[in-house]
Amino acid sequence: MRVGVLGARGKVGREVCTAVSAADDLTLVAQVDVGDELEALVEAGAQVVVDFTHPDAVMENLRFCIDHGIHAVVGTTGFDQARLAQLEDWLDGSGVGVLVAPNFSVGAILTMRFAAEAARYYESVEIVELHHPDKADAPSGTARRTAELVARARAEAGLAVSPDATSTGLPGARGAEVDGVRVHAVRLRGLVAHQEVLLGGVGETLTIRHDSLDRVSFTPGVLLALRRITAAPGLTVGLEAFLD
Ligand SMILES: NC(=O)C1=CN([C@@H]2O[C@H](COP(=O)(O)OP(=O)(O)OC[C@H]3O[C@@H](n4cnc5c(N)ncnc54)[C@H](OP(=O)(O)O)[C@@H]3O)[C@@H](O)[C@H]2O)C=CC1
Ligand SMILES: O=C(O)C1=N[C@H](C(=O)O)C[C@H](O)C1
Repeated sequence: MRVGVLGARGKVGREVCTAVSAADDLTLVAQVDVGDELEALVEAGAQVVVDFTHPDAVMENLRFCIDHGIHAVVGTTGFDQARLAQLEDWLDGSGVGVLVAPNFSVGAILTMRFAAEAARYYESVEIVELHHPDKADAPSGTARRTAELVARARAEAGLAVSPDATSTGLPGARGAEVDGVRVHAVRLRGLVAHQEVLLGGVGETLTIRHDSLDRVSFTPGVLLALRRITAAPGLTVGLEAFLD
């Protein structure tokens, strides 16, 4: 399969290029970054594109790919319901497959699954995500998705919002709210990508923590998605859809 990488000179894009080049069944045919033309993907005959660029750039990139019949595996964050609906509209009847995955590491996917499983048993839950300071978006795509999954599990279990008696405080001190779940974002030099889901009940707490210590943690998931996406037309959200 002929693969193009968008954001090829970026931190994750570089690792993806290395991993695709090393795979016997994949051929890296285009490496596109800022200043390069998207047409290079078509000229190189790319069948699938991997996008690790920027939340401000990803929608235009995907519009181009869909218009040119190129499947896409998307790691770039910044997706909300409106963006996903727009993608579904563009994809309708195109036969093209697009995967949008907030996180490609197996540990992060398991963290989300475990958090959703645990959510129904605890009165309180908050999420802390910790990343390198060069990150554009806050909270992280992974934290947003985790909060959505936790909120859905709590609603299905009939739980109310987590208790919080705060009546005075500085703006931001209690984090952002995603579907009623508090999410806190830390930016610190030295970090890569980390997340804690804190759950609390009477007399006990449970902490589910995941650490990506190196960006190679994302590449096996990207390769898996590349091998599956051509058989999955339309929009898929979350790599878990492709995991056994
Ligand atoms: N889903 C997942 O598992 C993961 C997702 N991410 C997400 O992926 C994205 C990229 O992360 P990261 O690699 O750390 O970021 P980087 O800034 O290191 O890399 C992004 C690269 O894309 C380039 N770029 C920006 N706009 C365009 C464009 N329009 N066309 C082509 N290239 C472009 C940037 O160029 P320049 O620097 O000149 O702007 C840069 O080289 C982020 O949204 C991040 O949150 C990150 C890790 C894992
Ligand atoms: O920007 C990053 O680095 C990461 N972004 C993704 C996110 O926003 O969830 C995935 C991972 O956390 C690394």
